[in-house]
Amino acid sequence: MADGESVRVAVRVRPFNQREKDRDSKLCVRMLGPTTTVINPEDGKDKSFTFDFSYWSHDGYDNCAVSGTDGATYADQKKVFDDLGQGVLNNAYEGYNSCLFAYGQTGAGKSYSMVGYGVNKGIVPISCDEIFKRIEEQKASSPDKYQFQVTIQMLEIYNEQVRDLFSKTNPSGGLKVRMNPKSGVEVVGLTEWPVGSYQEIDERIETATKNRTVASTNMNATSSRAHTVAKMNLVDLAGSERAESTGATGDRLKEGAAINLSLTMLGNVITALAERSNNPNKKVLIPYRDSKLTCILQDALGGNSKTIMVCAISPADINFEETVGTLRYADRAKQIKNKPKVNIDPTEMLIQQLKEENERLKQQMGTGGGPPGTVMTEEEKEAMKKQLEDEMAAKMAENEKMLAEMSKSWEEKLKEAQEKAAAEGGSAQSEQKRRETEPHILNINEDPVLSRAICYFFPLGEEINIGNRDRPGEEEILLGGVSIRPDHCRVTNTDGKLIMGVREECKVLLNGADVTGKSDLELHHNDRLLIGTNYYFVVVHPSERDTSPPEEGWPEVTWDMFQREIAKAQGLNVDVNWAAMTEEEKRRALLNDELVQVMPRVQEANALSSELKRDINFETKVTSVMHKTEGTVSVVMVKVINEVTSAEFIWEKDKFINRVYLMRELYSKYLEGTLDPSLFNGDQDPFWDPIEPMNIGYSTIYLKPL
Ligand SMILES: Nc1ncnc2c1ncn2[C@@H]1O[C@H](COP(=O)(O)OP(=O)(O)OP(=O)(O)O)[C@@H](O)[C@H]1O
Repeated sequence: MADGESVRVAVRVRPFNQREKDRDSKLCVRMLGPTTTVINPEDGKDKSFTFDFSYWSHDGYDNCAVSGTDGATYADQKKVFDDLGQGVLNNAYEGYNSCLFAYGQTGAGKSYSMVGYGVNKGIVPISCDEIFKRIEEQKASSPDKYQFQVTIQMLEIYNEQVRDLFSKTNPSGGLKVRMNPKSGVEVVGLTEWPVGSYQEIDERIETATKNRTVASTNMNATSSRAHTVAKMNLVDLAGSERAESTGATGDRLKEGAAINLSLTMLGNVITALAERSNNPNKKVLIPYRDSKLTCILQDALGGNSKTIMVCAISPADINFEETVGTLRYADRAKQIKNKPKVNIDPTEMLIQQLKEENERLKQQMGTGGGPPGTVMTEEEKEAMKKQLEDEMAAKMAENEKMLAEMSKSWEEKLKEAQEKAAAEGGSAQSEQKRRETEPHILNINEDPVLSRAICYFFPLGEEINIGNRDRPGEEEILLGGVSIRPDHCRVTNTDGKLIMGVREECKVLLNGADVTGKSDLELHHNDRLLIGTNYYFVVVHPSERDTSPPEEGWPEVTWDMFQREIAKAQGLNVDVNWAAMTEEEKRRALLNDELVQVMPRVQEANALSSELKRDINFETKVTSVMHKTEGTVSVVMVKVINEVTSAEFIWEKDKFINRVYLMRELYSKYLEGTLDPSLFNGDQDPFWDPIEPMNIGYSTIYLKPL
């Protein structure tokens, strides 16, 4: 196609989540056919966008502020797979590069569409399943005609570092990305894992998730800021809103923050590509090279690929701004034109060459063998024919041998990979068995996909010590990062009773309460532990769980529950009945929500400051500011105090959160021993404030509506 093929774009709206229900949220999205309409909750004005598909997956929620769905029915996983996944698979089968990626605000439903939850499998697992089904069908109908090689690679881009999710030993600088003129973009040294069944893919993804979790906890990073790329080019992007909220701070240091660079750059690439498609005669430079993500996705966007983008949106008015942002992004993406072409596999190319050669030889034989115009006797002709036949047979034999070798090496590779996986699987299985009977703790992560992947056991009769990985002693459990000290705390399993002791000055919260320096603390099933500032665990005590469940059953421990509990222990009122609240009470509850979000980060920033010996102290502060339309409103700010000079600054919440990411980066450099002291100078320093110190009490700060 001369002018290319458009990126296909689908938008999917999910049901209200609990938080939105608690907030008595109103529906602000409507869909009719392929059109998605959003309604501004402030003025009731609507805006419509038309895509290839608009999926109504909100279902029959009856508290709608707007008239709703115009008869649309819930679009389930099967519908989405049939429309999108099937197409991606078909394209791949026909030899096209294909890419499917998910975009949207955190919690909008990207993972639900891509991976799915429980029985509601998403596009990735269904596609994997389908690949092997098709292979079996092809093999059954023509056993010798095709050979199938399925390999899986998984990588994550975090902080502009490309990590191999199948390798435990990643180079500290990350993997290199380069352009291979023959095969396109290539990540050098990325593990390619041969797989022979869908179940093997599933196991690989599980291992990768575990590696991701370990790494993200090491880095004290919020891993949902990372981008996961699977080789079938199924891309799960980090939550989109964070890029914007960091961008909105006006903080000069944001340029240095590589964390969301990839997502910002993806936006730039999409904008540039849309511009190029709309102005074919204009020379528009596409800044692929500005980030690792855009480098890797070069083919998918504007290149040799058939690409589909799924944009996940929330239905709730409280997310209106983010939803409009996502729809605008999607609208730009649909203007991108790609130039897909069929790839020829090297083996196929060889077969093709062989066939052509045979054809040529046959023709020569048909014409008597010799070059046109040669006069030959019958005998000479016979001899020539025989010679050609021999040559052809030898060539065929040689090529067949080559093909057999190729296939053998593949079979061997597959077998090797399966053996390796079986060994790993064995230990995973025995861990799974131990989990059923032995007391243990499981990690809880902000990204639910990464929760409960790490498990530490407390075997009967043993004392297990927990300490710092960077200064290890005799401890059995080593954790990294700030504020974990050597011999931080220990847990003893005496006759099935878990008793915990915490050293002086070592921070541990048990069910929200500070237990620093305390001993003889009994741990029970479903207890929540925060060790240091970043390690969140839930206690699993199988015999207690099974013998004495509370009447209403064990509540599920989630990240959100953890945060609220900690906030509550610090005196915040977080249990609210939204529907019964006055406007003023709602404002206060929203403020509390912000405090819940900021407080743990303030503690972390203080720990980072102390580890890096910065003499800077952080405090949360609720302050009144002037709002453009709403008069004086209360907002959460962070007070920054230089303990040496006593100078004080006030940072807006977003600026502070962005700075914490930078502090973490600095701290990991410090741990690696690569910290350059000049990073503590001026605008390279995340602890620094460009404004002259001033007394607290800004008179006017203009903010977006609460
Ligand atoms: N189409 C849907 N139908 C039903 N439930 C959904 C749908 N989409 C999302 N959900 C639910 O909404 C919640 C958030 O979805 P999900 O985890 O997929 O968000 P996400 O965009 O991947 O978030 P993150 O950026 O944190 O990874 C989940 O509990 C999920 O089950």
